[in-house]
Amino acid sequence: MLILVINSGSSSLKYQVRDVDAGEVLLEGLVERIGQPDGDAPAAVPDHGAALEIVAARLHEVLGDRQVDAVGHRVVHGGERFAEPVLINNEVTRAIERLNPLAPLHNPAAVLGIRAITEKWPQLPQVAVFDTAYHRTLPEKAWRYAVPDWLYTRHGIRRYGFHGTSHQYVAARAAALLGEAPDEFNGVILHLGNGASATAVKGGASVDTSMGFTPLEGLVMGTRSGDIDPSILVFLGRQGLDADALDDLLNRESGLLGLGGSNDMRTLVDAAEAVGNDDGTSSGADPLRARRALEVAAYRLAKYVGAYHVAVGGAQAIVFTAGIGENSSPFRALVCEQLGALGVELDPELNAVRSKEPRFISTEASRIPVLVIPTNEEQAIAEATAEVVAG
Ligand SMILES: Nc1ncnc2c1ncn2[C@@H]1O[C@H](COP(=O)(O)OP(=O)(O)O)[C@@H](O)[C@H]1O
Ligand SMILES: CC(=O)OP(=O)(O)O
Ligand SMILES: [Mg+2]
Repeated sequence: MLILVINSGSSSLKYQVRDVDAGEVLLEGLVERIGQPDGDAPAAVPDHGAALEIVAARLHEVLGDRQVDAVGHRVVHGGERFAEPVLINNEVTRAIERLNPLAPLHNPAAVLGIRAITEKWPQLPQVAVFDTAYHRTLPEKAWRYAVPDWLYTRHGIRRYGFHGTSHQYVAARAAALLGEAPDEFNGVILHLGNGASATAVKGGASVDTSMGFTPLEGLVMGTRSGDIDPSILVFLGRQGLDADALDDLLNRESGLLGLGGSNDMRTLVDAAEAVGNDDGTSSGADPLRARRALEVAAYRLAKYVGAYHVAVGGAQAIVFTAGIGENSSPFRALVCEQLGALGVELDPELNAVRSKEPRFISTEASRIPVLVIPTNEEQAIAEATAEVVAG
């Protein structure tokens, strides 16, 4: 079965065509700068409909007259309703649209992508695969906030958790690498991309996760603050900042960018290495600010690992994944340095290996093995889509 996988971002659209039976990727690509004017010239790709025309042309070029059988969409927020991937109809699209305010960086783009495909290929089955679905197993003590009940009953304010497709995929592969049955695996999964989250996995299921009502809570991310004292918002509100300004501040101007002047881990690591150089020069970011950003992010992450080691009743593994987790050996080292109390010991040579394969990066003496497992959300979405379409 041929599946087109669509991961819509606010200004980009990532796509892949996968042959699920053969496990092959037939084509993949990225349309960027959707709706963004180029200087004085209008945007080359004005909207998601135009982006889809580009995808359709590539599909025709590579597949000829072969048609895809279905489309699978990554949808970040599925609220309380969607615990599984679902076949999309107009009612489902409207339900996803109603969740837009809860994932303002992500859900609106998914809705645009779904509607653009419905318009172009009305007969093609489309499936939504939700980031929140894997976390529907959270126990109430983990998803409840300590606030009056009406916040939940009237507004659905609770912890949902995100990146679930990735956490689930990576947990299953970590179990396989340890020779453990997937539903007996206990571990801590660290998905560190532009958005970042940690998940406590017990018996193969998510029992706690660092993102909350929206993808803002928890770890220090590329441009998001993660955990802060909520009174900071009250204070700033009284200073006259409105809701949009607070949203921009915490979702787009904070995190590694706000602390260190860049949301790219490579830039920060390069800059931090220049601390103490005689000439003090570095490629971009200020060395001292870069170092501080890395320390705050790594310390926050190490605290979550300790907490989730407790939540799962003793982790069998600590697993790094996604852009930073898979590629940044210096950041992994900075985190693991702080886990000595758990008996964690990184092997510097294994940590330095560059590879696309699942692997161990800890010493044999490490009391908890540390793994790097490359994630593959597209493969997981394609497989889930094929399963839904096949009934
Ligand atoms: N070779 C690398 N070394 C260190 N960090 C990297 C490397 N490649 C990518 N990254 C980091 O990964 C992040 C993006 O991760 P990714 O999982 O692709 O995020 P997203 O899916 O949220 O866009 C970038 O911000 C960058 O800092
Ligand atoms: C949910 C989320 O934060 O996704 P991403 O990391 O792709 O921004
Ligand atoms: Mg991602």
